[in-house]
Amino acid sequence: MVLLPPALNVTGLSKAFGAVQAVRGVSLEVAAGETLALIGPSGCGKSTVLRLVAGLERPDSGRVEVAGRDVTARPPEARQVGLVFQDYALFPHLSVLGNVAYGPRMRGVRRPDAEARAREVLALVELQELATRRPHQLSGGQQQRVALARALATGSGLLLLDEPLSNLDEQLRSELRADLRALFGRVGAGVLLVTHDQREALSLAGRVAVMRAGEVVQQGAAADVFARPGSAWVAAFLGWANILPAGPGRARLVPEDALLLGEGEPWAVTARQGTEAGETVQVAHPWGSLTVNLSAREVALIRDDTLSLNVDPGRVREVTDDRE
Ligand SMILES: Nc1ncnc2c1ncn2[C@@H]1O[C@H](COP(=O)(O)OP(=O)(O)OP(=O)(O)O)[C@@H](O)[C@H]1O
Repeated sequence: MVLLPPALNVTGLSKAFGAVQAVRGVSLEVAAGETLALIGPSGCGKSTVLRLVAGLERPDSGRVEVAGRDVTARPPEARQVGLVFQDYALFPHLSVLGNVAYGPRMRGVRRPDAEARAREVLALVELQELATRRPHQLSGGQQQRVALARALATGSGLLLLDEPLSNLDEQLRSELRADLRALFGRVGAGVLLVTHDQREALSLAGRVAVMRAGEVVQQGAAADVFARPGSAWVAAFLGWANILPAGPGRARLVPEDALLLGEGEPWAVTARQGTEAGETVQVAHPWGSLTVNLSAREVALIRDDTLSLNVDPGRVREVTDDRE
């Protein structure tokens, strides 16, 4: 078996802008054919990591390897990475084909070969029919796919995507999410993706890395990180509703499936709010105030402003409470 080097290997990457330590000691690996999503709150350093990998910023320390080659000191054009940023930046005066063939042309590929390559990747994103159009004659989603095709045409084994779906409306986003996942599978490149949208991370990426204030605080298989946050801060960032105090510096993470409704002691319901599916209620449990999402049918379990429930201790995890 031939072992391919990882599409990307980043070690100990740090970058400050004046007094702001934007990235500190970040290490990441993206295997060929794998998608890693960088997630974290606004300003935590996600885009800076991407820009450092692309060569658009110089790190203060650390190392960037693309396909096993140390490119830390190389300019962007010598790194063999395909970039897709938020604002696609298509050339308005070039056709779709011209936009996609541009990269190979700039690297000295002859026009007929560059255009043949462009047609190939346009087929991959299912835009071959629109090859002669100009960017302003395309929908947002189509422009987005042209930007992707342009990155793919570089033939690089690593794609960097910064909020690739951010300019699109919700329906288009969910359509394109499915398209993109299939596309990533077909091209076999490593993908490093920055997003603030957790659903996007979960649906597009096999692995996620969570950043906080310039550092990666947790990384692993996407489903694992969402199901088992390593700390109270990560759980809160991922939208966990029930993070209860468990003594100084500790917190209990109570997942929804640990709440066994309609059994055990009745606890006071202190607040109720209607939702599309039923109600969200607050229950005064000895551990703290529990947020419980009830379906319309489960709402009937509330009697005299109380709700009986047991918490399955086997599904509850205790973690460090590192929230501010
Ligand atoms: N060129 C720059 N000059 C000065 N400060 C910068 C520069 N680029 C980024 N920063 C700062 O570095 C920090 C990290 O920014 P970065 O854009 O990487 O965060 P982000 O996680 O991508 O945020 P968002 O989700 O809002 O895009 C922020 O405090 C930002 O203000």
